Amino acid sequence: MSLSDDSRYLKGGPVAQRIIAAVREDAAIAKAEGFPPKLISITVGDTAAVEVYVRNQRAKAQLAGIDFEERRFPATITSGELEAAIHGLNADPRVTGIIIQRPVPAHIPVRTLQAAVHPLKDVEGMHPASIGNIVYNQLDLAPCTAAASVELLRETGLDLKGLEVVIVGHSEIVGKPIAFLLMSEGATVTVCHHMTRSVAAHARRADALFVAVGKPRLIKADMVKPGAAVIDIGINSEIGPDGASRIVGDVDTESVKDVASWITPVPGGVGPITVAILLRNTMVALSRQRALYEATYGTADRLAAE
Ligand SMILES: NC(=O)C1=CN([C@@H]2O[C@H](COP(=O)(O)OP(=O)(O)OC[C@H]3O[C@@H](n4cnc5c(N)ncnc54)[C@H](OP(=O)(O)O)[C@@H]3O)[C@@H](O)[C@H]2O)C=CC1
Ligand SMILES: Nc1nc(=O)c2c([nH]1)NC[C@@H]1CN(c3ccc(C(=O)N[C@@H](CCC(=O)O)C(=O)O)cc3)C=[N+]21
Repeated sequence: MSLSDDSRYLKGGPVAQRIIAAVREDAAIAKAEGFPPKLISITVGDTAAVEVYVRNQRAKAQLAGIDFEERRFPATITSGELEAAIHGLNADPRVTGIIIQRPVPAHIPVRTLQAAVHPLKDVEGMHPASIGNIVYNQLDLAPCTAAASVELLRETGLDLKGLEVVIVGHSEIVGKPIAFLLMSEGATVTVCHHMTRSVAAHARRADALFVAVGKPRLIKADMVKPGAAVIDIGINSEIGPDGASRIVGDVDTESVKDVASWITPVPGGVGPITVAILLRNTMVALSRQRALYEATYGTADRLAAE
């Protein structure tokens, strides 16, 4: 059976298209009202998964009518220089949102960079002040991949209340926020990482298994409960049998698809929704900035000033 007509595959494309269509409408209105949305991506050094992400950000931002600009910095840059660049973007009223692509080189503390982004421009919800919101169940601007992964799980129609969920990987940008989002939906959540004694033993109990590690084929068929939903978040670049470079996830999809009831393909699963949610978050950030602007200056004053 081909991928396109196999209902076991949870495809991200249609969900992403719906989100982008709504963003496009919002962006057109905001632009007409004098608030054009603009997203800035900051990349430090070279990482294959980042290249893929930024390429798709640019393409989908264009489709949605959001200005997109990439700022690339060499891996040798200092943390201070990057913070200065971020402060410049914070102060620029034309910039709506700033995303710092991860990973950054080891000598740069990523948390310092994330804390340097003004919370109103923090389109990934990764500022220490923003990430706390998901602990309080305030979910309108959640980290994009975590939100995308949960969105795909919803597509299964499974009842999230009481669902046994296992997450493999506990990074602050993916694994941990997924755990918080699903706890707030009533799921029972187990989080595994490199010190977990038996990832397989936990994974086999899961009704829904989320994997975000960055290791191709880490999850094999014997680690998956029959009938489970498997959400593969990994984006790994490898050379395929034909010698060409290709993207694969963290799950051995070929074998796992015969055990699981649902599985996300890579590419074509979580990735496209992540991009769409980043654009949606940019519009959320814009509306917060507008609300502040209008509370400060008043709508009439702004129109009169034009
Ligand atoms: N599809 C999408 O939209 C996105 C995809 N990604 C992809 O997801 C993957 C993970 O990304 P990210 O979370 O940023 O990566 P990190 O490297 O920050 O985190 C990886 C996590 O995996 C854990 N881990 C490492 N080895 C094992 C193991 N053998 N068993 C169990 N857990 C392990 C680590 O635990 P510990 O810290 O304890 O070592 C860590 O928590 C990458 O492939 C990335 O490209 C990322 C973001 C978005
Ligand atoms: N601060 C930060 N936030 C991130 O969310 C983040 C990051 N840094 N660093 C890199 C990883 C990786 N990542 C991807 C998201 C979407 C696709 C994507 O669009 N994938 C498509 C297209 C694949 C293709 O074009 O070949 C797909 O899976 O179908 C890929 C990779 C986000 N990440």
